[in-house]
Amino acid sequence: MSAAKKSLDKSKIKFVLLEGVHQSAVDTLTSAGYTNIDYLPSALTGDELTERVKDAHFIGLRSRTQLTREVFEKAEKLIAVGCFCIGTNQVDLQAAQEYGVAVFNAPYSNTRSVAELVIAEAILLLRGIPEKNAGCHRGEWLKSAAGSFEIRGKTLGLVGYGSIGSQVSVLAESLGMRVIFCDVVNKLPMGNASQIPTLDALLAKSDIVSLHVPEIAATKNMIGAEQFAKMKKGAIFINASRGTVVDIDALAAALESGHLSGTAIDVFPVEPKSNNDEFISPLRAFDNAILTPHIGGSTAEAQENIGLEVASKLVKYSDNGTTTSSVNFPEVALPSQNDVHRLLHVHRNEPGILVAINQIFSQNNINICGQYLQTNEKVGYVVVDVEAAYSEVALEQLRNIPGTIRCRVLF
Ligand SMILES: NC(=O)C1=CN([C@@H]2O[C@H](COP(=O)(O)OP(=O)(O)OC[C@H]3O[C@@H](n4cnc5c(N)ncnc54)[C@H](O)[C@@H]3O)[C@@H](O)[C@H]2O)C=CC1
Ligand SMILES: O=C(O)CCC(=O)C(=O)O
Repeated sequence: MSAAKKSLDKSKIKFVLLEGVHQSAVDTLTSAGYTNIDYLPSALTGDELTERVKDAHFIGLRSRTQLTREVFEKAEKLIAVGCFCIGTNQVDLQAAQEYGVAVFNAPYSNTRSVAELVIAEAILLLRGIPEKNAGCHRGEWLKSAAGSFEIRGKTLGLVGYGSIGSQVSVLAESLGMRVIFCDVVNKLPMGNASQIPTLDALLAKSDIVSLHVPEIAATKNMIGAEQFAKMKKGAIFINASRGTVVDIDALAAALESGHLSGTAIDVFPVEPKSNNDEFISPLRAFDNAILTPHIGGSTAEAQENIGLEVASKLVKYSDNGTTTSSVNFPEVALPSQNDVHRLLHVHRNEPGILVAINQIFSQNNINICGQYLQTNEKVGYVVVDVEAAYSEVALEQLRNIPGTIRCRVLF
């Protein structure tokens, strides 16, 4: 058998794109020669999901589809996952790594969209617009300046000062706000913002608190009854990060008692699986709650950029093996191939595997044209360029090394 039969024909490489990712993703894939694209406008769950992805080489998704260990177990051909968003909490990254599946995301493309929404909500809530708007829709006329404030001069407390938090900070200062923030990492403040040592201190000082932290164990329910009680009376609370960060019942209680004057929530502990499912939340009862269906990053600009960015990362990994900016995989930036065959070996990071890899080349007298290695705690990724004639024998033997997770060849 010739080595040429070992590398997959591009038309056989299957992409399953879920959740209506932007057309720019499809265009990027097709212009790179990938035409086997199964495109779905919504998320899938359970058996429907596993059935759909069981022969997929690449999966693209947004925030709804849950890629659990079971999905990785069943999707035996899977090479990589593209999260067409910032958050990657919907993917079991540990399981992906164990199955040798690289996961990519778009860490910056929707940052600005979220930041703009937060600022807009802060202005609307300070003016009491949500309840006045709801009143008008019911035929009421709530003309009053009571409880209505300018944003200028107010203190914005940002919890999490990463890409989004710092972008909100810049916009807020341009409107004349004072910005304070807390973060688990010491951050360089933008403009005149200042870092506050504790969450409690931030809660006590802020007129508006906005969350911009990831969903991780440490942020689960980080804002509950105790934290709401520490906020100023009449303060505003905004969450466009992840639903699990906030105890929604406690938030409802803080609105009910009048301790908070308003809230804007874009993300919920449980979100409907599709646009056809009912949205259930105790917050529906409050006119002073702006409730949005997880659309912080849903703008034409952001979605187009995300489609392009994530699809390009998948193409690059598929075509050339580059893993730069993967969220769970050793990062290797590879040159183009130039007449060599490229062997990509993903293995458990255990002693002896590198020796075993190199023995294959020395024992078979195979000249190595280029070699690249990167490891993380759990996984090693070795890329070896060899002359075309030798890749078949090397591939077979590399696959047999104990500890190998997956191995493929590119040419
Ligand atoms: N509503 C939506 O449509 C969108 C929501 N998001 C969510 O926003 C989150 C934040 O996004 P980015 O700013 O891009 O992430 P980022 O990773 O750039 O920033 C997160 C910041 O939170 C800090 N942090 C982590 N744990 C913390 C804690 N316990 N207390 C205080 N700070 C803590 C980190 O050190 C980091 O500076 C994402 O993880 C995602 O879940 C992102 C995009 C769109
Ligand atoms: O657009 C989406 O589906 C999710 C956006 C989001 O939450 C993210 O980028 O983390």
